[in-house]
Amino acid sequence: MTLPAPVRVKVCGTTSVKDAVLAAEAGADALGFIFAPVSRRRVSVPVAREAGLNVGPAVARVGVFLGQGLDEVLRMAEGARLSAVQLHGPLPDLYVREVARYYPVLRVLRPADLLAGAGGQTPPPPGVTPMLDAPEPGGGVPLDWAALRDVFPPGAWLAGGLGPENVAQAVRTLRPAGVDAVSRLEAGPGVKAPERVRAFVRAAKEAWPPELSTG
Ligand SMILES: O=C(O)c1ccccc1N[C@@H]1O[C@H](COP(=O)(O)O)[C@@H](O)[C@H]1O
Repeated sequence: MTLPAPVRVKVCGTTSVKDAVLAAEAGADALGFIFAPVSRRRVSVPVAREAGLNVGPAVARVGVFLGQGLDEVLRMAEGARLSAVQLHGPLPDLYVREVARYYPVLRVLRPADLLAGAGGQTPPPPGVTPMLDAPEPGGGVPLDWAALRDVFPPGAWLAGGLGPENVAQAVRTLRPAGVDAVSRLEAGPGVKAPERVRAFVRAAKEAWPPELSTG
């Protein structure tokens, strides 16, 4: 029997070397660095670069952007030595394709986009992976996974209110290629709660593959 690729786990909102190392040692596949000006977890380019350089070669470093110009995104991505870019908000297709010429892109969609038939039906452009998130990013509010089962795109990632308590159920319901969380892993804005980070990574990985997981 060929097993599907294991679910990838991204721990977002990293604002320090200490929290980057914590997530990497917990087994995270990717760290998220939020550069969106609106965020309470915003990190600077030099801190993100230093944090990313401290977690070894196998952990992806994803920059999170919202409402920022193309030049700014590419400049910050290069400065922080990112390995991928996560794009939130309404954006022209051309913008997304242009970023994808330089970095793998996680393109964030909202449930309404999928339920209205936008974004999920046609295959994404090369280098672009859909990620489903709540309408208010970083709000810690879970989605109605059961309602999305028929429209969740194969290979897509899932975010929105995930934490140690509910990630296994989300994985079993939607079978995402990756999961991502921030609010429910924090002791305060931008500061990780170590036990919750470890428990989140463990619960996500133990829930895979969904066919064999009973928890
Ligand atoms: O967290 C933020 O402050 C944020 C701001 C702007 C864009 C994205 C943001 N976070 C992203 O939100 C999701 C999930 O968050 P949560 O687990 O529901 O709190 C995740 O992709 C973050 O990268």
